[in-house]
Amino acid sequence: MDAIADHRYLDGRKVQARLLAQVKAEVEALSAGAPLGRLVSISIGEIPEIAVYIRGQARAAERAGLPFDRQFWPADISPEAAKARIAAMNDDPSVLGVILQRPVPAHLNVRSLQGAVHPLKDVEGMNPASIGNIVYNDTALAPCTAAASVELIRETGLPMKGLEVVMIGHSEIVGKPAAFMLMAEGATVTVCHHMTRSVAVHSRRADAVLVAVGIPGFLRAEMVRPGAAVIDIGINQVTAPDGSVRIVGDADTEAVREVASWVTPVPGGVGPVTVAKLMQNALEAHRRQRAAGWIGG
Ligand SMILES: NC(=O)C1=CN([C@@H]2O[C@H](COP(=O)(O)OP(=O)(O)OC[C@H]3O[C@@H](n4cnc5c(N)ncnc54)[C@H](OP(=O)(O)O)[C@@H]3O)[C@@H](O)[C@H]2O)C=CC1
Ligand SMILES: Nc1nc(=O)c2c([nH]1)NC[C@@H]1CN(c3ccc(C(=O)N[C@@H](CCC(=O)O)C(=O)O)cc3)C=[N+]21
Repeated sequence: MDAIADHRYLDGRKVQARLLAQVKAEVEALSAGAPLGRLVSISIGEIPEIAVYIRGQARAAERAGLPFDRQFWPADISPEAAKARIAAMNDDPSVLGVILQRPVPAHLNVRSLQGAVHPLKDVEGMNPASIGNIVYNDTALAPCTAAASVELIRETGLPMKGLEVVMIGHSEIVGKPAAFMLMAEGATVTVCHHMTRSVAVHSRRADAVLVAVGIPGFLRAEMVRPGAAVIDIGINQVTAPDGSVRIVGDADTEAVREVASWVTPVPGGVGPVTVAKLMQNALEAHRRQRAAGWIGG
């Protein structure tokens, strides 16, 4: 099995640093005219799990040279009040983009709130209009996690055209958009979900396996073809018997890296690249807002 001795972790932090440096250079060039607006992160109620994500976003925004504004709205805010605040941000030229952190409290409809963010300020690519554009291969404002997964496959150097890809999980924010984006790149995409009779039958054929199910250790080594690339999108908090909390992905990483040629670690894989994609999207949103005459310059 010498051919598979090439075990490489795909370093998401390295990819993040490269992408953020590109964004920073463009932000500096653009802000010579007028400074860019700020990114607003909205958290509704107490959601301890997303603190890490917001911290990552704030740090990445700083590295990209973009102002970042963390807002915490009360858990009992009414849908009308929340939408009114979002509408005010749509009209505010000093707001570059709006990030609505999920999940939101049960009395609010996340789709309805996300739909209230104007497509030109939808830096997460979650508005139905942004998602719809992906069907037309217009992927410039794509959901960040799906875009990050595609970026990490590209990082392997595997040719995208004709690549056999198996996407495990078909959520609106990850699996479905990733499948469309990979089709746009010329890959042959199989999508698996909880009713797939045997995920392993599909995943064992794949040149690249992407897994986003939210189950630690779901992707085992025997489900992976020797030499394949594994993109582990899962971010799960697990508590050890001693009470310590760790973040793990959806793959049994240690075992999978014995058969795969590339594995993204968790942490340090898809997560950091997701945050970098958010900053790329912010830059793209700025360009579109200018082109639409929303802001000067
Ligand atoms: N790195 C990042 O930036 C991000 C990471 N994540 C992480 O990715 C993971 C998935 O998130 P998300 O997509 O939002 O999750 P969802 O819970 O929305 O979706 C999970 C998907 O997995 C499928 N699934 C569940 N069980 C099985 C099974 N036994 N076999 C095959 N498919 C199964 C579900 O299928 P069905 O609907 O048919 O039940 C569903 O499509 C989580 O760990 C999450 O934390 C999420 C977003 C961003
Ligand atoms: N149902 C659901 N579950 C999610 O988990 C979820 C979601 N929806 N919506 C979108 C965001 C995006 N998101 C990220 C989490 C961590 C990093 C990240 O950067 N993590 C670091 C960890 C940094 C650290 O540990 O300090 C890493 O993976 O290396 C990025 C992105 C999750 N999301």
